Amino acid sequence: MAGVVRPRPASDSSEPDEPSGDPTLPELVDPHWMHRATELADTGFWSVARRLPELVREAVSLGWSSSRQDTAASLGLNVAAGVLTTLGLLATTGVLQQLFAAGPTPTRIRAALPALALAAAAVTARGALTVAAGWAQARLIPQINYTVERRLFETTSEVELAAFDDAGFAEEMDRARDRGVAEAGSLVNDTVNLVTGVVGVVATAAAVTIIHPVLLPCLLVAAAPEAVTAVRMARRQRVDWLARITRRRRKWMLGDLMANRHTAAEIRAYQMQDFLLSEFRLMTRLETRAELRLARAQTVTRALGLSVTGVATFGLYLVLGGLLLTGVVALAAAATALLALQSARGSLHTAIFATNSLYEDALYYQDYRDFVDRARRRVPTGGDRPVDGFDRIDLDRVSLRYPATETAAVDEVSLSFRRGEVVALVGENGSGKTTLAKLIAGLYRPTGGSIRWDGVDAAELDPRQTAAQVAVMSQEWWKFPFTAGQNIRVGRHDRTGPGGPSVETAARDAAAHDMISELPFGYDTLLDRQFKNGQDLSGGQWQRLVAARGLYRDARLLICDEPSAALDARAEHALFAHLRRHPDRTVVLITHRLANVRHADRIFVMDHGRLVQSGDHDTLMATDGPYRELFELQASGYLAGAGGPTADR
Ligand SMILES: Nc1ncnc2c1ncn2[C@@H]1O[C@H](COP(=O)(O)OP(=O)(O)OP(=O)(O)O)[C@@H](O)[C@H]1O
Repeated sequence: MAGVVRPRPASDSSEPDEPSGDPTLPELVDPHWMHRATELADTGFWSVARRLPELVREAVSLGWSSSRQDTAASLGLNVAAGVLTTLGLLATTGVLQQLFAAGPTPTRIRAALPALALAAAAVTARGALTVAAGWAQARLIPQINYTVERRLFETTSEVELAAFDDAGFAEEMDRARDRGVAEAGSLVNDTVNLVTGVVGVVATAAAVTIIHPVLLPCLLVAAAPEAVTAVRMARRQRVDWLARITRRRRKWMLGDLMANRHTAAEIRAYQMQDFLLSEFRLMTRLETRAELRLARAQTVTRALGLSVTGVATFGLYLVLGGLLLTGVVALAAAATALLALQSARGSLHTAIFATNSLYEDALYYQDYRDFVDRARRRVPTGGDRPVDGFDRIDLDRVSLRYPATETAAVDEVSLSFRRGEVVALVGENGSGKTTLAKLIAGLYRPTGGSIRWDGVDAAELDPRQTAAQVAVMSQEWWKFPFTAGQNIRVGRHDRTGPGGPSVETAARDAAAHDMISELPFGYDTLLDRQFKNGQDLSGGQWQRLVAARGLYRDARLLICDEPSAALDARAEHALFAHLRRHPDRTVVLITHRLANVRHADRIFVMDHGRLVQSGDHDTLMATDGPYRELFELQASGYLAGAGGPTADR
């Protein structure tokens, strides 16, 4: 439920009053990634640990598919470094044994030298291997990111348009893009860290066991409290973050409103600054309080953990002392055990943090995988019959029902048109014109009936070749962040030789050339203000550019969906004069300005998804029906005199 807006006075104080009551903004819905975050908070450490082999397998196969060499190096070099850790500890015992032996000091030092050299070599080699492993890991991650992004965009750009009408699909795509892609690199990174940590622990345990088996349980018991503390702190942080996420999102949202070019004018015009700042202050105060609460709890856990760790370490000293006194272990072995404890603690830490993050990475990566699998199933396959233009297109009882809608947007429409004709689709808002045009363009497949190109069902035609015959000037164009020239050229970016109009000719035909020439860098002007020297255009200027792109495509079938809605009268006149002039090209025109369809060869009138009238202008005007009604209504607006609708105002 939306709350009541209660603006508070702004204050300069850095220590504002205690927050009173709830924030005034309405409740937020959970973001799409929330289901994973909740799942994560509800899963215990051991449940996560049990899934580790499967997660590691997943990460290794992902790394392997991106770069075998760097995956093998990242893992292999870390394992080798672990072997050297064992060797280094064993060599250290050798050094200590010689130093603690009886005899004069120079003799003991001389005797210790070979083991010392071995320990130094092991430490150096281990360092070199760790650096090399880090280098391989650093090379691997960008390659993985590239692989998963490439897979994602290869699929999303090929998927059938209808998939985007599916609410679930769009949401899954956002989820895969937002987190899935980013987490793929982390999945592998954390796996390598986990392997590094586990190898470190195993290497230390192996060294200790070789020195004396009784030392291993002592080591494990001494390292355990710190491990438990690390797990508890990591999970508490995660759960706390989750509990605060809604408030943090509100804060981000408010911050975004206050530092954004698009909102700047409205915020000033309505003097909303104080209101937004007071909301922001409230969120910040609550957030700071929550952060302090967490910090307090974490400090207590850490203090307890450190105390228990201290007791455990003291216990280890006692046990080692006892073992020394009873002669079970030698002094050198006991000293090495203490060194091993330090090394094991570090490795255990790495392994525990990697395990926690690995599980989280895997959940989001799974979203990505599920989405890509699902999207691949929605890439249209189509037929393989070649297409090179058409003489005639027939629609036979064509219907389309959008997902989760009760009625068909296009309902059993049958019509035909020929090469070189200009046909118009007219009708009231929501009558199905755009949907029908998208069906004709092949952007949607009919859910009923068929569309035939020269007698061949469009489903049997090669979809790429069919698409190459069509140009669409959409009513909802996108402002591509390219130069003016590129914005036109992308209409047929792969054109190599001559044939088809030049960029400038297309721009002239769409009444865009003069406007582009007046831009600071002409056709090279970047049309996005996010870039240096970028410019923006007015709605009508953009529409001219979109028209130029459609004309540059030079397709046999040109679909113009409200191509002049934002154009001024002169530009509209120029565009329509051009659209009528090409006998070899079929134009499907949708417009509410019926004066522009007077010269169409055929006019199809739609109403609630059905085709209710067809014929040329004169025929339709001679018939009592919706076309004549709409035309006369519109024409009356242009007629001077007291009887026109405008005169009443
Ligand atoms: N992607 C979609 N998902 C669900 N319903 C849709 C979708 N697009 C359009 N519709 C619905 O289909 C019907 C026909 O829409 P369409 O855009 O084809 O009408 P139109 O005649 O082009 O309208 P306008 O003149 O306003 O552009 C409308 O009821 C609309 O709400």
